Amino acid sequence: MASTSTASALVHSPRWQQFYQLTKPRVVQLIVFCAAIGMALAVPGLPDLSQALTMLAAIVGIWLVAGAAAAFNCLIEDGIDARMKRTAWRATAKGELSRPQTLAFSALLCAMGMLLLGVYVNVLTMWLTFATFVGYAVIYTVILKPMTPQNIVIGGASGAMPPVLGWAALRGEVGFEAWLLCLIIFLWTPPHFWALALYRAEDYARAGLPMLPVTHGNDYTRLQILLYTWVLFAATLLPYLTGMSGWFYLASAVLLGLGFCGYAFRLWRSYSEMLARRTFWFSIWHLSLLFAALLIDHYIA
Ligand code: HEM
Ligand SMILES: CC(C)=CCC/C(C)=C/CC/C(C)=C/COP(=O)(O)OP(=O)(O)O
Repeated sequence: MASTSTASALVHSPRWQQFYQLTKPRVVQLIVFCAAIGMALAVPGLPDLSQALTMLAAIVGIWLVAGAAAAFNCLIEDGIDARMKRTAWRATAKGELSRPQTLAFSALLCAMGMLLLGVYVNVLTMWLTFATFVGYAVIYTVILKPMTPQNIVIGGASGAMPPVLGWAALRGEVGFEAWLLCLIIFLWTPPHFWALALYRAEDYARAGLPMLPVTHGNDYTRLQILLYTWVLFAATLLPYLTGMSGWFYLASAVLLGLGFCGYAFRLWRSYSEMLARRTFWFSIWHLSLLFAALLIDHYIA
């Protein structure tokens, strides 16, 4: 008995880490970053103390609910995750965390986040964040993902909500600027995900998920990535064209857009796994730096 528990102590990561990993920390960090930029852009100049406190509560609240949504996704997909190399290490896939434990964890995070948003931010942000939770955890994960290769296009709408949530937190309403940022993330999601799906196609086929490279093939997916990066490039110019942002943002958006389109073009012309991996990682830099540029531009204008 003693030797079994010693052996399992060597194999298992600490309990807190197993729970923490269910929240998909790195994805959620970028989601919260985009929400925080939405908050900063919603107020002219630097936030005052009361606005800064609202921002803090909103950041923690959105973080908690987004983490809850990610954990719920791991709960629903424990069987699928176990069949995919990329996700087989998750505690839910390995059976280290049971479904009731994961459900309780997700419900706790969601309830704490909702409470924080409802009490210290506003009711609109609380309900919009809950709708985003349902969009990802239920509509995308349960319904769309196993059903259609357009799963991430439609489901991407929930991943695109963070700037809207951020704006609502500070203003109590949602302006067109926030919807513009939402549109940018919405159009960014397909090339972001499909670049990864290209080199993970075997995983998805084994799991029986109808991702685009599995259902329509590698060539078609590369063409879609190319077309989406063009439309995304055009959409990223809108904050400048509508007077929301200035020259610094414009220069950044053009450079980042050329970079992303460049990767997509090279990938379309000839496929290699290395290039698909690089395109995926560039997508993350693209969105992170684009939103950082929006923030810098907001303060230097
Ligand atoms: C439906 C929409 C989306 C899908 C299907 C999707 C899918 C994925 C997948 C499968 C990964 C790989 C994770 C891994 O390495 O195991 C990933 C990574 C990542 N995604 Fe997304 N994503 C979506 C939306 C977003 C959004 C909205 C953001 C941020 C605003 C985001 C940020 C990231 C980041 C930062 C990573 C890297 C994680 C790491 O370092 O391990 N994704 N995404
Ligand atoms: C409340 C709020 C702001 C919610 C945000 C929702 C959210 C966490 C969106 C991120 C999208 C995401 C983690 C996709 C991963 O795809 P996947 O689930 O198909 O990836 P997997 O194969 O790694 O499980």
